[in-house]
Amino acid sequence: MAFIHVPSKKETAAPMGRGRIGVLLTNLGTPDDTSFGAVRRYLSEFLSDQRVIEANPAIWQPILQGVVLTVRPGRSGKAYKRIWNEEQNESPLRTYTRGQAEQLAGRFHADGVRVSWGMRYGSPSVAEAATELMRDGCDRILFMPLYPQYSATTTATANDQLFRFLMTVRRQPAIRTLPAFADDPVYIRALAETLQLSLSGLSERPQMIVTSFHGLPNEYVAKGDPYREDCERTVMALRAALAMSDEDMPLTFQSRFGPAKWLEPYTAPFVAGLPAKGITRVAIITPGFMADCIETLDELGNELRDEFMAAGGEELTLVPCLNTCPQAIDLLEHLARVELQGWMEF
Ligand SMILES: C=CC1=C(C)c2cc3[nH]c(cc4nc(cc5[nH]c(cc1n2)c(C)c5CCC(=O)O)C(CCC(=O)O)=C4C)c(C)c3C=C
Ligand SMILES: [Fe+2]
Ligand SMILES: [Fe+2]
Repeated sequence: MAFIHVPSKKETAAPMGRGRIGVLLTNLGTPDDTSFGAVRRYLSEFLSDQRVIEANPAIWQPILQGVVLTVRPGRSGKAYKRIWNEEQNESPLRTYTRGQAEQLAGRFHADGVRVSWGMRYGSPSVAEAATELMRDGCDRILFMPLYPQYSATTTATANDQLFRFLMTVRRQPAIRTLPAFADDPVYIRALAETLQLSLSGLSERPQMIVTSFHGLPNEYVAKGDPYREDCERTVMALRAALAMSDEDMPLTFQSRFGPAKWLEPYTAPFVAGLPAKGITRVAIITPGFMADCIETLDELGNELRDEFMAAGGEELTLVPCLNTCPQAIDLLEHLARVELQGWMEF
């Protein structure tokens, strides 16, 4: 079940109308800690979203609440423990998303634009972040789901969550939502620069740079989700920026969930099969993730690395996501300023 904090109409209505602009960054969300209960709560909210699992809830909910949420939270909890940010006692996705918001706020300080952040699932919620902006006098909000490639399972459900909250509000702010930015030149340049920086520290250049995007059921694409096309646009633009071929920089999809067919080729068997073809030094870049998370740090950085080495691999370099690097903040500022045109003059 999705629980969102719903402020009373009085709470949100009072300070509006001061003509401020707010920017609200959002990403997927993450458990509050690595315990079975916290991971179960997070997965239950996430996997009950009908944008994510389209199966009939009358059939899916007994499976989810029965088998899936009995087995998966323990396994995922162990994976979260391996990548946990112990210093701040939170998951990396939360650390990086907050960092992105704080640094973006610095870029907009002189313009008087407020920046906040909230998660689609878990905390802080999108409703809490929007409430904070509205209390601060923002009557225009730019909502930025941090997904470079559009999918109904990510971008659309984030937008749904904001508008669901606004259904409870008497005096709504004006809203703009950030479109996907799969081949935005500033995004592609940020990816190319972080890749080159990561490779510059290696004694030998990898024989192949594998791109790995989060997967999606084939059925969703067949029904009209443009996600695969968006991933292809990103990879084509990145290859062009780096003068690389599709053999040097293949496109793969990771993180399959459940028994259905998902977008192919699947990253893990593809990469684990490379040493048998004489490719023992690879780098993996994950352009679909704006911040490192369990899917990049553990699934690729731990699990796939072990598989690759066991199959005869010599070196696997996992290129960090954009996270809070200067190029990431330049990108967020660029995307926001484009969308804010007409609301503020530059
Ligand atoms: C049907 C299931 C799933 C779909 C569809 C899906 C799409 C999708 N997800 C992301 C980004 C992230 N997913 C993350 C974690 C994650 N995703 C699924 C399932 C689906 N995702 C699960 C079950 C999990 C939890 C991981 C686990 O339990 O092992 C994350 C990381 C969150 C974190 O806390 O670190 C991200 C980010 C995209 C871009 C996407 C659409 C294509
Ligand atoms: Fe742009
Ligand atoms: Fe996912």
